[in-house]
Amino acid sequence: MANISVIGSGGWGSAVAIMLAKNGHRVTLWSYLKEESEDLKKYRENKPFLPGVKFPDGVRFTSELSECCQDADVIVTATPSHAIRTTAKNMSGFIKDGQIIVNISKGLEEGTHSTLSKVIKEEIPNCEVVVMSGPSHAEEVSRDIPTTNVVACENCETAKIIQDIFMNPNFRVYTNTDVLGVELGGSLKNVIALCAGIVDGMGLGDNTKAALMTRGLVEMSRLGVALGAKHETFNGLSGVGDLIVTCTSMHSRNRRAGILIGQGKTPEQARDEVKMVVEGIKTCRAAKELADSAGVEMPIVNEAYKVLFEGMAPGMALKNLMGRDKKHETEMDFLGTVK
Ligand SMILES: NC(=O)c1ccc[n+]([C@@H]2O[C@H](COP(=O)([O-])OP(=O)(O)OC[C@H]3O[C@@H](n4cnc5c(N)ncnc54)[C@H](O)[C@@H]3O)[C@@H](O)[C@H]2O)c1
Ligand SMILES: O=P(O)(O)OC[C@H](O)CO
Repeated sequence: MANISVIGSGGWGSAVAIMLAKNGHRVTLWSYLKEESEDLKKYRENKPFLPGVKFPDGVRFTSELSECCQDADVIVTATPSHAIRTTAKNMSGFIKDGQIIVNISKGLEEGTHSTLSKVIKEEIPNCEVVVMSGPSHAEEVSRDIPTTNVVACENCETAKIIQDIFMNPNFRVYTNTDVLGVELGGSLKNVIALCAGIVDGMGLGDNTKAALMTRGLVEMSRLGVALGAKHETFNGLSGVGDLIVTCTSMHSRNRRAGILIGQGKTPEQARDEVKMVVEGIKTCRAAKELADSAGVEMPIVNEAYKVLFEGMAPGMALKNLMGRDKKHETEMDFLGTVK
């Protein structure tokens, strides 16, 4: 049994706290807002994000970071991506040498385009970072619906420690050492999920969505390989696995925001209506800027960028994608990835 602190009490942090407590660990769940923490304590339920699911006895609640860090064997970070740097900075003074931090948030930092493990490492140089990603909606994990994820760390022995802590008969965990590939897959799929929602909101068909997902995966892999990730990682749980769940599930915040945009709402209106964190919007900007500077072709991401940030109508973006030059399906670029 381990002492585990989960930093961030949105839907995902809460679901993972519930699961880890059911696995037999002592869990402390940290909330950004004191009121949020008090409500969790009072109702033993996360009413806004996971209504109807009770926290087991093994979970305690706090809004004090110091008490979360000091006695924890493992710390799990689950804030929205935009809050990871500040949260890590605030944690840094309480972290012991070699402390394992498992990041389960998905996204890229705005401006720097850094992966979240890199951001954590920059703020807490004495810790060891593991990332967990894959197809896992909080609504299902909190209700013990069978799920598989992957934990990635350059040190496979550390990944195995986390695999043992998280695994249970309904949550199967694989290990991987391609940290960059796992993080990029989990982040970039949110952009394609937004587009899949737009396709649904426009009332287009299953053919359209299958095309978007397939070619979207090609773009994700192409950027990933150009940045140093392994191509095969994108064919795994954190790549195609998460892409499938996010593009098809009504639980997906990114897809739900996309549906509203496809129905004619602005990205701001869509984000406000979904209420929960929609990571794909910011990640789209980061992906476009990364692709531009690496000279990588990402036509879907480019069109999504125009819709999200330049006011282009989704119908025009679709027309642009369908009207591109003729291609051979498995055309390779200089890195051997499919164009
Ligand atoms: N929800 C899921 O099913 C799921 C699954 C896997 C990964 N994720 C990822 O986990 C991360 C968190 O998503 P979520 O769905 O739990 O979010 P959420 O929308 O359910 O909750 C957002 C939480 O962030 C808190 N918050 C707001 N501003 C903050 C700040 N500045 N600092 C710290 N906390 C702040 C809010 O108080 C709230 O508790 C995202 O990166 C998301 O992509 C979510
Ligand atoms: O609800 P979304 O779109 O933020 O996706 C959540 C998870 O990343 C799914 O694995």
